[in-house]
Formats: sequence, C-alpha cells, structure tokens
Amino acid sequence: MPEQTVPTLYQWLGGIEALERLTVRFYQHVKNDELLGPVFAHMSDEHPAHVAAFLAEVLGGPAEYSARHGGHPNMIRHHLNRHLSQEQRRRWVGLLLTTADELAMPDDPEFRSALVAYLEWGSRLAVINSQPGAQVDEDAPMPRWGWGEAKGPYTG
Ligand code: HEM
Repeated sequence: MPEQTVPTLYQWLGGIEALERLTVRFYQHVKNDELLGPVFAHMSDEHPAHVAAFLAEVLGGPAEYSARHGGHPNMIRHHLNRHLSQEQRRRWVGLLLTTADELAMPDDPEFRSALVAYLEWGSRLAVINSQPGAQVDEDAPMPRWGWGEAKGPYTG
C-alpha cells in the first residue's frame, strides 16, 4: 500500500502566494471598515506580506517570519498597548473569513475548522497582549497549528 502523507495546512491552502493574496485583499477590506480602519491607519505597505509570512510559518510553511521578521516576540510587540476590543477582534476574524470565501480558498470542513480554531486562538492572544501591562516573552516559541485540536487550558 502506498504511504500517505498528510499535507500541512499551509500546503492545503496553496502556499505563500495564496496567503499573500488573502492578506492583501483582507487589509483592503480592513482599511475600508469603520471599526478597524482607524486601528490600522498607520500600517506599513509591508504589513500584509508580514502577516502572510507569519501565518505561513504557523500553518506549517517555511520559517521566514522567524528568520527575517523577529519571530513571535516581534509579532506580540506590534500589539502592545493597542487596547484592542473583543468587538474589533470579532470583526477582524469575520472579515478574514469573508475574504477567504471571496478568494475561493479551500472550504472543506476540516480545513475551515482548523483555520477558524487558529484565528480564534491567535486573535484572542492579540487582544490579551494589547491590554495595559502586557509584556513580551522574548523566548516565546512560534506557534505551530495543524489539523488537530488546542492542547489544554490557557496558561498564559
Ligand atoms: C491570528 C491573529 C493575528 C495575527 C497572526 C496577527 C499578526 C500580526 C503581525 C505579524 C503583525 C506585524 C506586522 C508587521 O510586521 O508589519 C501585526 C500587527 C498588528 N496587528 Fe495583528 N495579528 C492578529 C490579530 C490581530 C487583531 C485581531 C487585531 C485587531 C483587531 C490586530 C491588530 C494589529 C495592529 C494594529 C498591528 C500593528 C499595525 C501597524 O503597524 O500600524 N491584530 N499583527
């Protein structure tokens, strides 16, 4: 029987080109959104590419964000003191998923449930790290997300 290998989420969604298409379109929507537009008013032109590189690494692709953009601590640093609200977080996740539909990304239940799980997890961490007093753990490892489930209760 031939050996079967399970693709990573990164491979399944179409690799870095697909992620960059997603983030470029997503941040166009973000800019025009009344709730999120002001939050991202000063983002750099590279922001979509940086977020695509981050997502790529988390979802099983190459470790470019760690190699070239400061890894997980740097991503956390970008959220410090932003005072993000749950309402903004929900809009962010919703717009990203709407953009995934718009671009006809894979919509099989397995892929989408894994993607939603990661976005819920990552966006909630972004909100937590945007509150007063949050600090960067310089040793925080890059998260890795696969097809499976979250691994136990929140420990900070
Ligand atoms: C899974 C969830 C998330 C991921 C993976 C993520 C990732 C990132 C990354 C990689 C950066 C740095 C970009 C750069 O280097 O230019 C960044 C910046 C930022 N993120 Fe997030 N983020 C997430 C959720 C959110 C949410 C929910 C919000 C707000 C509702 C948010 C607001 C911001 C802001 C305001 C910045 C800084 C923009 C600027 O440079 O002006 N993020 N994020």
